[in-house]
Amino acid sequence: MEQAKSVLLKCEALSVGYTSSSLEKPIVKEANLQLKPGMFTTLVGINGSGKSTLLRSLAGLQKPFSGSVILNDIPLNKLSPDARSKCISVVLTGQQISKNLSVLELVALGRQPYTNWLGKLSAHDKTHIDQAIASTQLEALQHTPCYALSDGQFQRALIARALAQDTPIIMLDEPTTHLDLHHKASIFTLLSEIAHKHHKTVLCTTHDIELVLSLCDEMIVIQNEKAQQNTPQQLIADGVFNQLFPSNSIGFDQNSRRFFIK
Ligand SMILES: Nc1ncnc2c1ncn2[C@@H]1O[C@H](COP(=O)(O)OP(=O)(O)OP(=O)(O)O)[C@@H](O)[C@H]1O
Repeated sequence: MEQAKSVLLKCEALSVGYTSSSLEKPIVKEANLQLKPGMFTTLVGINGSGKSTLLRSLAGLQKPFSGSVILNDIPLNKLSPDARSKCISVVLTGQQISKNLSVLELVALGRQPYTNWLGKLSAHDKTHIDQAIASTQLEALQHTPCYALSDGQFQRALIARALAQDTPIIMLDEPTTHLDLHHKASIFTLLSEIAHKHHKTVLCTTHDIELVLSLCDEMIVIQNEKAQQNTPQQLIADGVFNQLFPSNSIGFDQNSRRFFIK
C-alpha cells in the first residue's frame, strides 16, 4: 500500500510504436511500469529496441497506440503541454538548441514554463537558475557560449536547464553518448544525486549498462517488445542480461557484473 502511494508516474498496458501505410507497427507492447520520487531508473535495450520511443511516450511527447500514462492519478493526455512542462522536463538527443547561447542563457530557458510572454525572469526564477548551475558545477562556465563547451560540459548544461525547470520528473535520452568513461560516470553520478538528494524522479535511456548497474535504483529492460522493470540485482539474478543480445554473441558474468564476447 505504502509503495503504491509513492508512485508518481505509471503506465498501464502501454503499447507504443509507429504507423506505416495505415498499419500499426508496435515497438513495445503492454508495458506496466512505475516511476517513484527519489529514484534513478535507467531504460536499457539493444539498438532499435524502443528506448527512445518508450521514453517519449512516457513523457507525453508521443501518442501511444493503446494503454495509458498516468501522472499523480491524472492521465497525462488530459494535461495541457504547459501543465506537463511543469511536471516533466525532457533532455533529448539532437534537440535544436542555438549553441550561441551562453550556459546561463541556456539554463534560463528552463524557466520558460513559469515566465510571462516577455520572458522576464523574477528573483525566484534567478534563484532556481543559480541553484541549477551550482548543482551541475557550471559556475565557472556560466558566461561561456555553448559552442565552446565540450560534449560533457554541454550535457551538464542541458541537465542544469532541466533542473532549472524545477519539475518532479526529469527524463533524459542517452545523455552520455560521445562521452569518455570518466565523463559518463560523472553524468550518471550527477543523475543519481539529483534523484537521491533532490528527491526527483529520474529516467534515463542508456547503452552503458555495466556502468549504471551500480548507480541506478531500478532498470527497465526492453527485450522482444516487452518492457520489464526491477532492481539491477534482481535482473542480474534472473539472468536477464545474459539473454539481452541476440545470437548468443555476448554473455554476462554475474560475479563481475560484466559483459563478455562468447
Ligand atoms: N519516426 C519513426 N518512424 C518510424 N519508425 C521509427 C521512428 N523512430 C524510430 N522508429 C523505429 O522504431 C524502433 C525503435 O526505435 P528507437 O529509436 O525507439 O529505439 P532505441 O532503442 O532508442 O534505439 P537506439 O539504441 O539505436 O537509439 C526502430 O526500429 C526504429 O527504426
